[in-house]
Amino acid sequence: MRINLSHVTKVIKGAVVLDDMSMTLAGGRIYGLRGPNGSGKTMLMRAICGLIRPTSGEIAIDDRLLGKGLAFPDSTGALIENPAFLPQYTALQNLRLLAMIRGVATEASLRQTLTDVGLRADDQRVFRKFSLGMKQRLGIAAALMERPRLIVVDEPTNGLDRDGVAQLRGLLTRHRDEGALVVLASHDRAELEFLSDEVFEISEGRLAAHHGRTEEPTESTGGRQ
Ligand SMILES: Nc1ncnc2c1ncn2[C@@H]1O[C@H](COP(=O)(O)OP(=O)(O)OP(=O)(O)O)[C@@H](O)[C@H]1O
Repeated sequence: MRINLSHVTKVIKGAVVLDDMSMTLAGGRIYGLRGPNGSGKTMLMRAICGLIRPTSGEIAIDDRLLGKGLAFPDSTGALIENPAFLPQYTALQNLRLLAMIRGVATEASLRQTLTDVGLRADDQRVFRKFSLGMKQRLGIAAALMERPRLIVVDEPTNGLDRDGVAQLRGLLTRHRDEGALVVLASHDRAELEFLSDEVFEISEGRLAAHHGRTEEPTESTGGRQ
């Protein structure tokens, strides 16, 4: 997959929230978005997922224009803000319901995805009783359950304990190594640097800087081998 943003600008109620952004993203890489609160990271992620349309400029996914030939990128898994789950359903029941939309994930893969994020498929507790971290884990599971080619995750480490962060690292790098294009926003600077093959710095809706991996992580920092 290849995503090309060309001079993307988004104006909401007179405020420029994305300002002339151009970038090219390719499958098999993790892209980190860094920037202060309100700088436009979430808006950029929404635009890439086809959830908002740029006021001007274009987004092409594998040479098809979003909003023209293509409504949404094919095969996308996204965790953006609080995902909606049914409070009276268990984790597995919630995933089953979401999986019905596309009919891609099997029962076995849903169960495996729950295990991958550190939840138990047979846990009878319902979503409304979940801790913050469990909700976040389910959100990650929902984003990854169909093995999407595009993964967009906004602050995925929110609420996660150390084990949860380690599991997330393993999952994102595994999907990346299998060819997925991963876009990640995080305020955890060390985590973002560790995971990202390239980092985009965003400031006031603009692309302020772009750099590749500065140093290879060592094995002692875990995750990648
Ligand atoms: N629904 C909306 N209507 C109008 N303006 C909005 C709306 N949602 C966000 N904005 C504005 O868009 C700008 C970018 O917000 P965005 O949520 O993309 O920031 P962010 O970088 O993700 O911030 P954070 O680090 O807090 O998550 C902000 O100025 C915000 O006020």
